[in-house]
Amino acid sequence: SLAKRHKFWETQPVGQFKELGDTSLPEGPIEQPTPVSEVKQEPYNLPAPYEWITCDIDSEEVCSEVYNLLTNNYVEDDENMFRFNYSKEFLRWALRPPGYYRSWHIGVRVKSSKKLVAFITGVPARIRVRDAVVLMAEVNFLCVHKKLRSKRLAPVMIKEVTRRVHLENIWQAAYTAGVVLPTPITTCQYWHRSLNPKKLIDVGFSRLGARMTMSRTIKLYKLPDQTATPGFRKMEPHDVPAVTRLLRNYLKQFVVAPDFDEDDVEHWLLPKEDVVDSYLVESPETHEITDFCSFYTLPSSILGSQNHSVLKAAYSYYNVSTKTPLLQLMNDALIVAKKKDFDVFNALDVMHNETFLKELKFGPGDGKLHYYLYNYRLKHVLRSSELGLVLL
Ligand SMILES: CCCCCCCCCCCCCC(=O)CSCCNC(=O)CCNC(=O)[C@H](O)C(C)(C)COP(=O)(O)OP(=O)(O)OC[C@H]1O[C@@H](n2cnc3c(N)ncnc32)[C@H](O)[C@@H]1OP(=O)(O)O
Ligand SMILES: CN(C)Cc1n[nH]c2ccc(-c3ccc(F)cc3OCCn3ccnc3)cc12
Repeated sequence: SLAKRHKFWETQPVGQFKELGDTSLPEGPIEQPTPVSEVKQEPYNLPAPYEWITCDIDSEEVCSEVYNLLTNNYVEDDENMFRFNYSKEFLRWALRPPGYYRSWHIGVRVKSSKKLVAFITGVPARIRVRDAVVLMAEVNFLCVHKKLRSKRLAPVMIKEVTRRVHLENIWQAAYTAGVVLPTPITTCQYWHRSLNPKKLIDVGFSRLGARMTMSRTIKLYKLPDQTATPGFRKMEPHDVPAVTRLLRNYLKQFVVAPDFDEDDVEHWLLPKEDVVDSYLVESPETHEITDFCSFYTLPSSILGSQNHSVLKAAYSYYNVSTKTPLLQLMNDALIVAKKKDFDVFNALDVMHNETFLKELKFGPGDGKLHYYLYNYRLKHVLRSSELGLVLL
């Protein structure tokens, strides 16, 4: 990536590879805001056959079009065996947090057929970087139809979402990608914990270990039927204030983390069936909320298997341990995920996750997830354990 030219990214206010190691550059915004009145008022030009469309994700029809575009054209693993299959309910959850802007749900249609062929989104988020809480856009779901790749459409999508974010007087963004771009603030490894090893081996997600039989493998990953922690229960609406206090206090230790308030916690962390699950530990003696764990539901389509079409995956989200050892808390998360029929439990090596990954029998994934800030420079690349932010 050091030799590669980035004709678009070299024009953007992001850390540039040639600046790497130059600690004389100040930490913080790279470009200063301009008056909103000076922001380009009209959308960027698209190639002739295409037009912009603001996607109303509340509309069943539009949400289905977005779902179908992503289902057939979104992120695949490096071996093109799996493709993320975000559900419609998940998309509505991910795209309508407190304070969201419908204008940041941006589509490109073919003028004649009205077919949706590209998509990009932003949602507002308060992100703390060291001691500064910065209003940012979290940019996600960038997708160009497979038939329209390598036509430089992505830079136009990115410039358009940037323009619409600027119109709301927001000048920074956060995003992640499996590809290396100028310039990651950190790079995370992802890990997988088998819950249904037979299916994972069947579909080629995992391979039978050397000197391992299938029955020995099933036994290796077997989990208890019941959780171990006294007071471990599903989060409920009345828990929002306590979970907010617990999470805000815990996230203080990380260099980059969301600045969640109660409205954010209510949206992002209250259980939502087939979207997000969250559990907490309420001390049986004191009724204090001492620990929290959560995971979101993101299936992947299995692209080349006869027997199975969907891989049911749970992704570790935000976890807080103050009394229950994180190892025990996460083992309880695995137990409830298994009971909910997930095939695999995924986690990044962010926050304190690396303290439980190996011991709970997670295996390393075959790729990395790079984190980026737009128009905000950090003096040093972070360790993934300094990161307290999980993007969907
Ligand atoms: C202040 C507010 C700021 C808001 C904006 C903040 C920034 C937000 C940034 C977005 C964050 C999204 C986060 C997110 O959604 C999570 S990462 C998931 C991205 N989506 C996918 O991987 C889905 C499958 N792939 C595709 O749909 C296409 O391959 C895409 C659309 C990815 C690229 O379409 P294409 O047909 O394959 O390529 P061209 O159109 O010809 O364009 C090539 C240029 O695009 C650069 N590129 C490639 N992949 C990228 C990626 N994932 N991020 C950023 N840039 C990416 C590439 O480096 C090159 O630029 P360069 O020549 O300079 O190297
Ligand atoms: C974060 N969010 C922006 C989606 C996103 N974009 N690009 C990605 C690249 C990797 C991961 C990822 C993150 C955590 C994890 F445990 C496994 C992952 O990908 C496995 C490979 N894979 C890709 C599709 N199906 C399976 C997510 C993403």
